[in-house]
Amino acid sequence: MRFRISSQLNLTVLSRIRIYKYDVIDLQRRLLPPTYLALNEWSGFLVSKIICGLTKLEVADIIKAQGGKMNIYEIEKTTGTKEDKLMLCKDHPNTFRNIILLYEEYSSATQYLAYDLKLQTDNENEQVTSFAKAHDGIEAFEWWALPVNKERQEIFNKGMIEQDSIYGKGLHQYYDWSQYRNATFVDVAGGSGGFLFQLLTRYPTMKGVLYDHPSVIEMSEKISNISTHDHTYHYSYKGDFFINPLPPSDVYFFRSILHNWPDEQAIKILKSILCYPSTNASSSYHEVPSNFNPKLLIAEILIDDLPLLYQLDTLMMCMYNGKERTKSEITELLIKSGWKLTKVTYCKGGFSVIEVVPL
Ligand SMILES: C[S@@+](CC[C@H](N)C(=O)[O-])C[C@H]1O[C@@H](n2cnc3c(N)ncnc32)[C@H](O)[C@@H]1O
Repeated sequence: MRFRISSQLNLTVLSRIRIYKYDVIDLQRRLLPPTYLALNEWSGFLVSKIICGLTKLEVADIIKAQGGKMNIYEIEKTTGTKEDKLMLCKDHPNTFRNIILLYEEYSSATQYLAYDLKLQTDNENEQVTSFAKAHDGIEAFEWWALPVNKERQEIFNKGMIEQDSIYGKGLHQYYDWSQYRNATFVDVAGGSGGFLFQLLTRYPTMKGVLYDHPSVIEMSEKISNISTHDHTYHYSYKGDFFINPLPPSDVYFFRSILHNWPDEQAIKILKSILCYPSTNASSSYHEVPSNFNPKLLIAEILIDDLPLLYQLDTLMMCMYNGKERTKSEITELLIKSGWKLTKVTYCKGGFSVIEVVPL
């Protein structure tokens, strides 16, 4: 049965529905035999493989080209597949086919899951991730930056833009971005600028800065269909936040960044903002001047809101030694980095916007 839920439904009702949804899942878990549940969860990797395979075969596009009217036997004949249909067309405004295609990187990283689980408990100083173990010792972001992996990096960058399709447009709708309409706004590790571009289109007086690795910035014009020299962008900034100081700004924005890093590195990144860059653009950090009072906005999915986030948590562990965090874990990280949490806004769909100021 399908229910039509009004987009006007208030947030209290929505949070109740979320709670009941997890109760139903919990009930299912209690009623079904444990062997069935274990087998069902275990075979989850097959579902990902099938979905990824169908996306590669462009099954959704084939169905669409036929006017969306193909029965299962026609699909089977045209594509040579025997699986069910899938609505994942390349040109769909809410497509997330690139995230699905990332299955290759994600599944190769989980190859060393057992090693990684041990790493978390036995040897916390060991930095090599499960992903690096599967890729000749090269960490994920470095691996994507290799010229030979340009195609894979494009898939990753497009996939990050597709986060809006997965989590809905809640982040855009349920947070008041207009308060920054006249501010300088650095999207730290903003990928190909998909989020920033939409923000600047809504608020053209905002001075947007896109900061990311050089190879990602170079790809951004192609992927986001925009020019970084457009009036919408103030400028783009190529760098590594562990080495190159972030440009001075009123607001720093991090979306889906902290979960890519273990606590130690996450603290380094957060601390780096409070070190003002030198005027001659050298790579050395300077003490923050007393009048520097930036605001930090962190968009993450909190485990408090989505208790079933364990798949993503496991994935972050295997890919980057990262993790999904609760609100109190993020609060603790912030205090250790010289910041103080002031407000959290839950945006329907998944993301929360955490507002932070210097301690
Ligand atoms: C999970 S993606 C998030 C992208 C974007 N914030 C978004 O939500 O669409 C992580 C981003 O961090 C960038 N990144 C990773 N390590 C970095 C570093 N050392 N310095 C700057 N950017 C980095 C990657 O290139 C990538 O674009």
